[in-house]
Amino acid sequence: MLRVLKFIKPYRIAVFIALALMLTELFVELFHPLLMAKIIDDGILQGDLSVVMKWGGIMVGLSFVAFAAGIINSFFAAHVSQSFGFDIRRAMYEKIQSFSFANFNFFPTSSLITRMTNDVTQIQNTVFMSLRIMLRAPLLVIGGVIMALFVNFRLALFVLIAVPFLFFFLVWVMRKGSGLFTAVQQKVDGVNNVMRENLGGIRLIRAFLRHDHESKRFTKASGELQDKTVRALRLMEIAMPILLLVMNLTIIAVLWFGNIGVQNNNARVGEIVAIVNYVTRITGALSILSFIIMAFSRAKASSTRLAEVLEEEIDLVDIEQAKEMETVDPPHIEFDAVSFRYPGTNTTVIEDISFEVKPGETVAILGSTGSGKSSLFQLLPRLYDVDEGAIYIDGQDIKQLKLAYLRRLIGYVPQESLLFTGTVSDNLSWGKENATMEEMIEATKAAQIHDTIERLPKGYETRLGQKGINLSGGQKQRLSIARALIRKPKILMMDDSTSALDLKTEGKLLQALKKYECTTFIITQKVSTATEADKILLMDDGMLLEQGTHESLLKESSLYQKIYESQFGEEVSYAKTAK
Ligand SMILES: Nc1ncnc2c1ncn2[C@@H]1O[C@H](COP(=O)(O)OP(=O)(O)OP(=O)(O)O)[C@@H](O)[C@H]1O
Repeated sequence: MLRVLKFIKPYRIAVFIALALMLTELFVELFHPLLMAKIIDDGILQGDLSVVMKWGGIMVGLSFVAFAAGIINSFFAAHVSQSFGFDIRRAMYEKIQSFSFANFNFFPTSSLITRMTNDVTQIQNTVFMSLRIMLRAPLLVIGGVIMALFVNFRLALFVLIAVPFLFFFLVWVMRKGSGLFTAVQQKVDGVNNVMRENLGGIRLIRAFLRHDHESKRFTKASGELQDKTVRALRLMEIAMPILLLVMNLTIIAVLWFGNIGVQNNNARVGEIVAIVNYVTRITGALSILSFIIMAFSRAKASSTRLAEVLEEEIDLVDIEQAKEMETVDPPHIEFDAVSFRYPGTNTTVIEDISFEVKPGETVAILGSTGSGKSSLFQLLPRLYDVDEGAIYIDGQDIKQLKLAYLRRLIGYVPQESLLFTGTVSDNLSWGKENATMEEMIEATKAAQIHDTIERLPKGYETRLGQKGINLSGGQKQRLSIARALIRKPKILMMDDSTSALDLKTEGKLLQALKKYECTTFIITQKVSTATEADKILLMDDGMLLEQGTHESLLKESSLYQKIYESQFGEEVSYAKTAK
């Protein structure tokens, strides 16, 4: 918990003021029964109205002071807890942004979302409550016992026995509760996960009539959350009746022995009223304490989950002497005996691959599904690090380069075109901040999407995604190509990004790309796309089987001939004889 509570440090002055105000409230609360005893014993029982008026007036005055202190305390408590929550969320966000994909493997997306929202809220609420009432409750208990002893030592002995017993009982409850609440937060992750998948795949669910199946999955996750929460709360709920039972027995004992005391002249009526009043206040404070203990058990579980993210070691960072280079021209790229396994797995998905790409060349990577094409792609922007071998840009090992510099060189078009909620121009300027209209149009014209955008209701200002227009698969692909081109990248990487385009549009696109001065990598399943490239890499099962130009492969590679034949049928024999 301390690991997370350090975020409160910048607000220590506000914390101090809040605590001082809380102590003012506490002071008034502790003095009230004492004043009451004085009014009863010296005023009412003696028939002296002036005593009643005097001490009654002081009581009312102090109540106003406590009231004002309470309101100002709430203000500071809210300020501190909200600012504290804001800072933790920001720190979590920054940390998650720096995660490598290996780090992401340990934290499912839904769990990260729960931690950023639900867990932070738990701690935020606990901080608010701490500043408002937490210290007040235990201090009221301790102060109440001391004051009761001061009023009538003998009668207060019952309180002195009951309170420590209840205190240790509540500590035991907290210990047990903490483990249960960790399980509750895990179940919240589970519900979030099902809901995320469900909303993301809603079209698929309807098309496959999987509503009942999904509904069962949701009911199961939600039921597990209910079950764990009920178990945790049950523990908390037994605490309250036990607390009330013990305190009521204490009150009965005080009244019983107080009565005997009054008859023997060992106690006064006002003292008994004051002690009963203290016991009632202590009971209230203890019940608040059990509530706080519940909140603390939750906050403890949540803070551990936050600390896990904040303290996660990032395994893909700049080395100490990481460099930037002068890159004016498209770079020369070399893969040298590269092998790679996904973190936490034993299967080699890229095995001993070597090839070179000259500056400005276009390379097509062709291979069956699952052959490792996308995995190979992710190694160049260092989304993952190679396990063996090295990748060089203009002769420089990419591990020696600053990550930010390396990634700035690259325009990446992923296999699934992901657009963000916002306008078309928002999505384009996501590739290059402050891009001008001319730059946008240049990129969209090259990506063959300009005319389509012009035809949208509000052109470049049309909203996409939720509450906006949904583009077709091919339109999305072209827009995400434009988003990469707008950066004027030195290295362009397209992961099967033309799969949804018809041959004519694709041809125009590939032609337009030639104007861009960059070294280009294109993953494709289509031979027609590969023929446009300067070099073709043929991959299978993580290995590079062949490499060469379209002509040389058609002549020498039986595998390439087979792929060519499967896509172009009879034309292959023509192609062979033509050579
Ligand atoms: N994040 C991951 N963790 C573990 N294994 C993975 C991961 N992503 C892919 N793989 C495995 O790596 C292998 C290569 O996958 P990859 O996505 O690189 O193939 P691909 O050639 O791009 O396929 P496709 O043409 O279908 O996109 C597959 O066996 C796949 O199961």
